[in-house]
Amino acid sequence: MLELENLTFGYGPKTVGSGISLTLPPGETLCLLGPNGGGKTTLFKTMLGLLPPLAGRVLLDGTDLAGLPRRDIAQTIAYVPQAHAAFFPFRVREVVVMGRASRLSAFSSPGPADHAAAERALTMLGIGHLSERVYTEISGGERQLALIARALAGEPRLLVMDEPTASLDFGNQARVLGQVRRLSAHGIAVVLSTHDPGHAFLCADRVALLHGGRLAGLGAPAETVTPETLQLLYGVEVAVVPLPGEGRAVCAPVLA
Ligand SMILES: Nc1ncnc2c1ncn2[C@@H]1O[C@H](COP(=O)(O)OP(=O)(O)OP(=O)(O)O)[C@@H](O)[C@H]1O
Repeated sequence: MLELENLTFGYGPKTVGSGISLTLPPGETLCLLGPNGGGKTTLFKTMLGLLPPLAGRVLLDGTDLAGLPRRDIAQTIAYVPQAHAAFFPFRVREVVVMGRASRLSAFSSPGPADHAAAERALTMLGIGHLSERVYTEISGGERQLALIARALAGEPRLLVMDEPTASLDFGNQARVLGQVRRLSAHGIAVVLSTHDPGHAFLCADRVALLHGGRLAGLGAPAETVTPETLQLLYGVEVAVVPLPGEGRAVCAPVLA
């Protein structure tokens, strides 16, 4: 459904990455790994049509994103930002219904169908009990789940998530990754970035490695996340320890 075709991305004259080609089918979870400043967020902005490609194309269902109305893109692709800050004391239910914005006509208010979609998203994320809580008064982990629910309320076919587990405790990381896993059962494709390569084993079908602005690897986690590739990406020695079961492993840095 999403195709990056020999993509060069960056800001105006500044190239951040180039030569990126990949195809994301429906229901697949792709995990993007790369060092700080490696270009993950910039690539996401380009995939969302918020930054124009410097060269190459982003295709959504075979159509160049550049030629698609913003509203069509927003109905198909939802973005889940990091849940760092919360400024406005909306109820969680109200935050989630905001995910319907791309499906409302100008000046109209959310109707029963929009509230029902928000309700479904809250239930899917297992946070129905937070519905009436004030968004600024829930934890970071709960906020992250609420932001995923907001994205899902818009009934997208692709979710782009920028470090959805950043600043979450261990339990909430597992809950968020578990939810990501379940989305593919609903046919929703996910692209997410993380700074923990072990997360790729937990939730991803494929991993893309971004190094020096290039794709340094693309494939199944067990083949792509290795001590060699992690050394290349992060410049430190990393042990990748297989766990019993199918293709699972944990990653831990080896301290000198
Ligand atoms: N608005 C901007 N204008 C110009 N350069 C930018 C802008 N935002 C980021 N950059 C630069 O683009 C490069 C890639 O940044 P980006 O935020 O995409 O990396 P990242 O992989 O998401 O990093 P992190 O893991 O630290 O969040 C960096 O060199 C950064 O300084």
